[in-house]
Amino acid sequence: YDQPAPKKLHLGMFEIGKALGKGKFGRVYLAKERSTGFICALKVLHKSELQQGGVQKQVRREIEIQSNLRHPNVLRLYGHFHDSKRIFLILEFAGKGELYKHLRKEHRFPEWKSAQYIAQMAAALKYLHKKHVIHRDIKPENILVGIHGEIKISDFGWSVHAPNNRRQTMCGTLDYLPPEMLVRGSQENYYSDKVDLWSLGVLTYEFLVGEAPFEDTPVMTQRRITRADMTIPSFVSPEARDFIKRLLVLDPEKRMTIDEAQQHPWILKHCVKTE
Ligand SMILES: Nc1ncnc(NCCc2cnc(NC(=O)Nc3cccc(C(F)(F)F)c3)s2)c1Br
Repeated sequence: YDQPAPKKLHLGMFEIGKALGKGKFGRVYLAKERSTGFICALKVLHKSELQQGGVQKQVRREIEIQSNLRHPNVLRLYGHFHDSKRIFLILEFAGKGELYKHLRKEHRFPEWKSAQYIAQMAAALKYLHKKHVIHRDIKPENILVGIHGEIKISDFGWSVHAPNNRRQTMCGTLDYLPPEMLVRGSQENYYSDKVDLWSLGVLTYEFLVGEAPFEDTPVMTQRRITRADMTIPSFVSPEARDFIKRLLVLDPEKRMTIDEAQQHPWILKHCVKTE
């Protein structure tokens, strides 16, 4: 039985639609694969910009890591191809776009919606960590919303295979960085999948409050993170407060595990199990 030849991917096989968004390193377009009518999102990266940013190996790692991931709350990367100047990522199209735009518009999410989103994030992280993948860049800007309102972690540009003690120069917001990645020399910057749990705590806070817990000037943000110095407003329920406080723990080993997070009263209260 001769297998169908893997089709050579190239730009001509796609009909390009509207621009969906533009990131740091390039634009994303709605696209339709001509022969099948398959709808996807096409992210265009310019090789020159990646070289300038010194991130081309990170894109390669992203492609290698994400191509093997299959989970309803993880955005699919179906494949990639390149021409002389550009690299194209063929991505699952998320019908309701970028979560951070919904968050900015609504200012903050009600507790039931926040808990359902966080439960989906926890399911995705449990899947990633079982495959020894640490995302390392969990934040509203890297979460998309599917057509049925389900959320999908995306942009694995900063993900790595655990365990990892490689020093990475970070750029962009510090808000989501865990203390062990900020404190120099803490076991030579050894960190584990626990970094994603810290970020899950920051994400929960931002969903419920509408701003990040350590938001401040860059210097003050670093100081407040390394002291876990945050205040939770009184309108946040006691269960949600307890959930956040058990994740934003300085010592990674004392942070709540993914399983404990999924079994926490705040999650169980809002997420009726569909057995
Ligand atoms: N409605 C939508 N439906 C689907 N997608 C949408 N937007 C694209 C979301 C992304 C998914 N994956 C991405 N990956 C990267 O960007 N990778 C990347 C790029 C440059 C540098 C680097 C790095 F190497 F520097 F990290 C890593 S962007 C939208 Br809006």
